[in-house]
Amino acid sequence: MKSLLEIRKDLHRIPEPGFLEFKTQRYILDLISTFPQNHLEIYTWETGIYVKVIGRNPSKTIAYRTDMDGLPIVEETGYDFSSLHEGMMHACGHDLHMTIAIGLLSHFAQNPIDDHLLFIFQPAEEGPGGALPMRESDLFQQLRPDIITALHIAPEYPVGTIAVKEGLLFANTSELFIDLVGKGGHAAYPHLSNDMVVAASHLVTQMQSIVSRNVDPLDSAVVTIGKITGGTKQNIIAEKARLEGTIRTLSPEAMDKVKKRIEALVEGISRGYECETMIDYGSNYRQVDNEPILTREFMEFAKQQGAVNVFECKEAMTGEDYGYFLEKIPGFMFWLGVDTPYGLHHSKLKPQEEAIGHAVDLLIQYFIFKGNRN
Ligand SMILES: CC(=O)N[C@@H](CCC[C@H](N)C(=O)O)C(=O)O
Repeated sequence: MKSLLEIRKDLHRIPEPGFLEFKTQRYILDLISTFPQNHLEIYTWETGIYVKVIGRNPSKTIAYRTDMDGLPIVEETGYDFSSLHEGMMHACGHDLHMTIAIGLLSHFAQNPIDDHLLFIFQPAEEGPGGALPMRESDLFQQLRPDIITALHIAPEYPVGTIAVKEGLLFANTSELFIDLVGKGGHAAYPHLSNDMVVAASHLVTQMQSIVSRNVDPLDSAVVTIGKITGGTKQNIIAEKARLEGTIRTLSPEAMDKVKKRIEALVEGISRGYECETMIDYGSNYRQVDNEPILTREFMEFAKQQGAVNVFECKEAMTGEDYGYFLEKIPGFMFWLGVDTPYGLHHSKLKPQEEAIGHAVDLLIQYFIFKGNRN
């Protein structure tokens, strides 16, 4: 087999959008086909993959889940293994998450433990969300693990750091798409038109008051508009505008409240600007809630194993559809430090690749600890 660093480079070159991870799926399946097959069961689901490593004397199944998709970002890392897919980049670490899964799988295909292990390669984490339909599939019911684990790279921590907490780790998320339709016209005759660039601009500004004025200061929420489109030319008044964003909260109740406020503001813009408005909440992710006992046990285990730096972190406003697996299966997610100055979703994100080895070594020991009976 190629080295894990080579595998990570190969995966980094081929980032694909959610549910279109065809090359990634093919690459991983080809790689797995070179592993000893006698303990493996391999299944595909959409562009995802399940690999079960049959245990020697199983009483339960322990899962590791990785996401697979890339992001629509023009890469600026300067890597000699930069993305070959124009306008797409692995800028959220999924190339590392997958490589770690392959490292673990390669080890356990040769050295099965007592319990079954299940490796879940899940598509579309960045959107529209592969975890929920995967979890609801018949195949998942058939393979259903008893414990589930996952990690996410953390640019801000030293390489190999394990940062985790019991309970809430990642926020509830909802995508947000708002379309505004007014009346286009000549730039010189604004009184005969109904300008959606102005309406959209006011709406973006008004929405800034939701977090500052409607959310309890002791709670937290985020309303980010990441993309605005509207109009066709500089001297034509825009008939249409579209805002695209995301909402983050620490509870489902706060999410409902923020959505109600957005709806009220959009309604106000609609009346005030005499335009049509449409709101679409796209895909919504459940918060990542770590099961306390397993999380604490993993933290203690990581410390005993001499992991570089193990500490309890705060919750983050990032989202993860892995929360849907944790809703039904006890388990946890943890942050893995990769020490790089640029954050997640940045075109210059360059995670330190030594983190891969730290994670593989620790998780091999953890799965042996959880899945062997003597
Ligand atoms: C870890 C991470 O960055 N996850 C994404 C999840 C995206 C959720 C959805 N598409 C949305 O934008 O609401 C994140 O942006 O936190």
